[in-house]
Amino acid sequence: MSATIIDGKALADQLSMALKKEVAALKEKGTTPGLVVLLVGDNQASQVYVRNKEKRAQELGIHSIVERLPADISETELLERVAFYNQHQEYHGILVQLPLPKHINEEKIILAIDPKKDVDGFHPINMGKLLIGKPDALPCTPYGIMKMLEAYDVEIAGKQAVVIGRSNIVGKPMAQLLLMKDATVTITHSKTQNLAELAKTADILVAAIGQGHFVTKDFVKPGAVVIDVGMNHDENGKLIGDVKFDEVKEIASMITPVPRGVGPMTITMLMAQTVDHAKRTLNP
Ligand SMILES: Nc1nc2c(c(=O)[nH]1)N[C@@H](CN(C=O)c1ccc(C(=O)N[C@@H](CCC(=O)O)C(=O)O)cc1)CN2
Repeated sequence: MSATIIDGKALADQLSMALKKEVAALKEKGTTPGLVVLLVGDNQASQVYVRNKEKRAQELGIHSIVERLPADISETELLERVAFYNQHQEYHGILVQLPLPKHINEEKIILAIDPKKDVDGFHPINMGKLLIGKPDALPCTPYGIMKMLEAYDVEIAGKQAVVIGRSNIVGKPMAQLLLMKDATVTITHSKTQNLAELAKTADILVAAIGQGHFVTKDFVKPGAVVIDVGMNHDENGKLIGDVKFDEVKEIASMITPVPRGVGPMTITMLMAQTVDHAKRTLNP
């Protein structure tokens, strides 16, 4: 039997409706949630993602601006822009779109963001809070995935979860969030031996390795829930996930598509965290 498709787009739209009401209520109290996105250079994919963030913020009534900066901006100049927005009362959230050009140290930039305005959850203070089980702002992709699992009543406690990928923005926080819900979690990566065999033990399999169609049916236990974080392009330029959707959907119990799976939830969680940060200025 074919898997249930986890419709990230529909869930993101549903959560956004509730957020829109929260934004309206905050405005009545005199606070408009504000988000600034710093976009450096002309990475094509980043342009699309940032436009989508801008559009979604506008739909919800969030005051959002995108500051587009040249690819050759110096690290010092970018740090100055971050410092400027750290002080700016109008913006409750600051996001620096990644990846940054090679000459800029991403860690240094993330460290410069006021952790209270870090709507991406990437600041080491927020990462540390997550690691000790006292989360504050969360990385938006893993946060969105947890919301999807919750909305589709996926049991997590006591289940085997395998995360493929160990990035700071997806793999590691994903593993920690699953662990906090009492899953038994294995993180795997490009150097893992017998990866397919390990993946096949998973009740919940999260693919975030950044290689198109890497996960075939040989990686999947029948009945597993499969979450695809991948955003790759095939030889014809078509957007594809890390999972070979057509064959895996025949054995999984649930699966996220690409597009309209994890991506839209990432953006909605960003909006949710911007609204949360704005609320805190009312009740610090
Ligand atoms: N500062 C950040 N940078 C990056 C993040 C992040 O969370 N914070 N994540 C990714 C990119 N990303 C968000 O910025 C992102 C990627 C994809 C989508 C999305 O909605 N994808 C659509 C398809 C879009 C398309 O047609 O290309 C989908 O899956 O339906 C949203 C956000 C790296 N950088």
